[in-house]
Amino acid sequence: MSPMRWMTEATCGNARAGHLHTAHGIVPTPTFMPVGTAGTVKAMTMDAVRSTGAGIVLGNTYHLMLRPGAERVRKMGGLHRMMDWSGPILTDSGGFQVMSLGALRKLDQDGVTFNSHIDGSKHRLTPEISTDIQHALDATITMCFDECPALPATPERIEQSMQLSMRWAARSREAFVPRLGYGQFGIVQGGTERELRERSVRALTDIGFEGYAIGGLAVGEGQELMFSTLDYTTPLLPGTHARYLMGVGTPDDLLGAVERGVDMFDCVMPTRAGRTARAYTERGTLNMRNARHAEDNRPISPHCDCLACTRHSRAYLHHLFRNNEILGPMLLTWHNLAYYQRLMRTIRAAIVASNLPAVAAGLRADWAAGDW
Ligand SMILES: Nc1ccc2nc(N)nc(O)c2c1
Ligand SMILES: [Zn+2]
Repeated sequence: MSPMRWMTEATCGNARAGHLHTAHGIVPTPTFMPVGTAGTVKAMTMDAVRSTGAGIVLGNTYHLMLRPGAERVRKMGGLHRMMDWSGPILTDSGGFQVMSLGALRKLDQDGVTFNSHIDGSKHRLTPEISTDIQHALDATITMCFDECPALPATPERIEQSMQLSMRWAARSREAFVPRLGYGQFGIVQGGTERELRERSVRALTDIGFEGYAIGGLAVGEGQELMFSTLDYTTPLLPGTHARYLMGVGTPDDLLGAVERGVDMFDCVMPTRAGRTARAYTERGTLNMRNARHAEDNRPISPHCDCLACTRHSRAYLHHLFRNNEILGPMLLTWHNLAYYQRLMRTIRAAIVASNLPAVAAGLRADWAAGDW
């Protein structure tokens, strides 16, 4: 097996269907990665995650280095063994989480010093430290250590941040230990500034990675700006490598980003919504706490094969959330992840059948049609 590679199966417009070949298995793309931040997909057993059809999950260096710590993960047999997940795992590199968690942090040219949001203890991340931790976690896909500027930010601040991230990308690549079936992804930065995005892509492709992520989006810029940034960024990336849009998104975001050439996604929306009584369906979202569900014996979705939809009713989910029963978030997280995976399979099949425009129009019409 060569180092990790992505192989095209079909294209439809700018959309691509393919397979990501890794040391931990082959993943059909486009693919949605359930977020398993601290070595668990919240409220889900990994059997439940497998039953949804997920192919790859995401973990976070920031959270795992703080608790339980890379050494304890190693003593538990590594992240795959600890989580009971034999498929590929992609780990984010930590810089974004330090910024987004608002942890007390000091950024310098060499890295970031921060206080843990858990116990206030002091820690440091650099491209080398982050890459070493991801190696210790046995991550299948290692992400470069980058800096994602908080918005709003001036073009000058975004340029300085992008340049720093590109220097850190080179150091991350230097620290990466190549292994058959493993890979490292560069992260394109540059905000919504076309010239900065172009320079960032060139810097990363000059270094060379097994895949390329588009970072610095889904940070409050809005869907229109996100899509317009993708319109000119994804075509610049090598067509032979996987493209991963970080932190995205709603079902409508996923469809629009696949249409613009993106292959991989991660987002906390389906799992966070599952814990806050919000159900994703083919007809939009439902608030299961709403009284209108109290005596509705229909499943959340008639198209879903998850436990919530095959064994229970909307009325039962309503009851569980109204009573703050733990089973509520469990069943609804399961349902939401099952919906996201079904959506990705529907989109993928449409690309293979060269039928994405018609299927996309149908998906958008159904989302707009409202509940059954
Ligand atoms: N929206 C996001 C989500 C996760 C990210 N992770 C990294 N490392 N960098 C970014 O720019 C991200 C953006
Ligand atoms: Zn369901």
